[in-house]
Amino acid sequence: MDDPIIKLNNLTKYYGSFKAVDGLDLKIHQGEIFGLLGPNGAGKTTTILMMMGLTEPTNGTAEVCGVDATTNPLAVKKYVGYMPDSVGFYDNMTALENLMYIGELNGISRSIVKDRALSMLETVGLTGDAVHKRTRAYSRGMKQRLGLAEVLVKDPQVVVLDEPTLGIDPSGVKEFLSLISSLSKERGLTVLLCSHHLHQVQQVCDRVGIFVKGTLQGEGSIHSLSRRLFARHAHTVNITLAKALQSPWEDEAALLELEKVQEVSVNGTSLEIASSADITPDIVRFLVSKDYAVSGVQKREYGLEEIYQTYFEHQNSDHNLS
Ligand SMILES: Nc1ncnc2c1ncn2[C@@H]1O[C@H](COP(=O)(O)OP(=O)(O)OP(=O)(O)O)[C@@H](O)[C@H]1O
Repeated sequence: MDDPIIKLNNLTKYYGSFKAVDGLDLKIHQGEIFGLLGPNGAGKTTTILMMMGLTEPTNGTAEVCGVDATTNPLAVKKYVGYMPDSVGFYDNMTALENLMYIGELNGISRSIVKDRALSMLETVGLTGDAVHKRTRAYSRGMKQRLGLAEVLVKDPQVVVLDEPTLGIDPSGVKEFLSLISSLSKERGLTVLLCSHHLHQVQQVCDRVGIFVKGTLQGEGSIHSLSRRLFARHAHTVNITLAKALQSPWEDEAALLELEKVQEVSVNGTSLEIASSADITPDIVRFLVSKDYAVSGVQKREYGLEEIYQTYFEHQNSDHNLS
């Protein structure tokens, strides 16, 4: 595999005697969308600041595009674009003027800055009247798009987005996420997405890292984290019956005797069965053979919400799951 575009090695930061980031090791490859998750104060921002050379690590190294962020912060600045959760513009300038101004500040020559700015506005879906509208009249969603254009106009290889969808309506969120996805696919852009919106992260990220108390508690694709954490109950199926079951349920012991069934829980018309392999057809056959009317069958997937909760609960009990 190619060299990672971001390489964090034993990255550690103390503020006084407080350890905000604790020996972080992480590799992110070009074109990946990586989700940084964690409760408030977990150390995400401090990690990003170190990665961008904006604060010095107490120990360890942060390399971006092969450049050490601590010893060469100016070079790293060229490769990384950062979009904070709240983006600000010159209110009485138009979107195009704002973007051209930022472009020039970043050393883009006058002869090409207008074309570059227009092309970025088009990329983020700001066209027609929006181009020449003063940004004071921009909605939150439009501002986020312009914020992304501002980051892209510098032609970065890595973009860091901090809560980019905060305050945007659901259809705007969907459009913004698909924009991020296509930028990563089409341009090989590497994206670090910090967000507390787990279902959004789940939709768009190739991998996620879960930060708790300055350490990376878990890292991987949602599928691999889910397998690792919920291996004991790799397969869970929820069955809905037409009629509620009595408690205790007379056929529970027989169902538990089916090969690979591990746990059965009964709640009115609902049956939840955990098993070490996918034996949904056997379970349905069993129920039908006993004359139960099955009205619904749903395999349960463990998503990011469950993964996050599991790590978070372990943080509170101070156990490490990795
Ligand atoms: N300049 C600083 N001086 C002292 N402590 C700091 C400083 N910056 C951050 N901290 C502390 O370091 C810890 C990690 O903070 P950080 O901002 O990195 O967390 P975060 O995961 O980004 O949180 P959030 O989700 O709230 O943005 C927190 O306990 C915070 O109070």
